[in-house]
Amino acid sequence: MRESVARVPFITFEGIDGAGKSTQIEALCLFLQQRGTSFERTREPGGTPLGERLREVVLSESMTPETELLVMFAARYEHLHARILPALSAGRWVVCDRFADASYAYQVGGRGVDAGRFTLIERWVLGGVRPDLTFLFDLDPAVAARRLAQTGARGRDRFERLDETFFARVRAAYLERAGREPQRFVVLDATDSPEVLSRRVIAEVQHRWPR
Ligand SMILES: Nc1ncnc2c1ncn2[C@@H]1O[C@H](COP(=O)(O)OP(=O)(O)OP(=O)(O)O)[C@@H](O)[C@H]1O
Ligand SMILES: Cc1cn([C@H]2C[C@H](O)[C@@H](COP(=O)(O)O)O2)c(=O)[nH]c1=O
Repeated sequence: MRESVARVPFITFEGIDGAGKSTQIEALCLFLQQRGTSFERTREPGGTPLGERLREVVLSESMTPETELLVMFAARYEHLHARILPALSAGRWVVCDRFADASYAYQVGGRGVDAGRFTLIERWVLGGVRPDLTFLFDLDPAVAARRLAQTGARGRDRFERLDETFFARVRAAYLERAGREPQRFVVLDATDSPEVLSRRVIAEVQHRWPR
């Protein structure tokens, strides 16, 4: 689907809650802004008016794991067609906090939804679209929980209330998926300092898309 569009990158950030994605997205966006690269920063679930409404629902209402997967992909279809692909076609980079890898990690890995169902809906919704680069911030769930507790964020939504065994499964599913696509994923040790991590993120982006 993207063969005909300008080849500007679609970059995603993944990891368990509290792994440090937002901190590093902020650093990358500041870097892109300073060097005058046109980009859009967005997130999932969300990124469009409808997607943000679906986000509110999926982060607060109880539902079956399968419903959760479908809501994530409904928001994603809208996001992809109303925002991500138009931005890339117009030559704007897209920097996105979570994408389909999160559905694999949380709904398949964490909740136990059948992987075959995930693959079916992923094929249908994404077609051939994949991020060009995905940073995975790998962190022990116990460390992530301590970080979130310190910020007072624990208990904020129904995912963040889940226990460390859930996040251990999510982490394992992320690592498994990263292992299958080593060209796309850059796995980072999220216990490194924010400064070390942002240097690695920016160096990787500069290396792949030199000016
Ligand atoms: N490399 C780091 N080392 C130590 N603490 C960090 C690091 N990166 C971020 N933090 C702190 O950890 C907390 C969570 O960081 P951040 O919000 O960036 O994570 P996140 O992955 O976006 O979380 P969420 O998925 O819940 O939105 C914040 O208090 C942040 O200041
Ligand atoms: C895209 C996506 C997200 N989730 C979960 C992961 C997080 O707990 C929340 C989003 O909150 P964040 O603080 O903005 O990261 O939603 C999911 O379970 N499945 C998905 O596909």
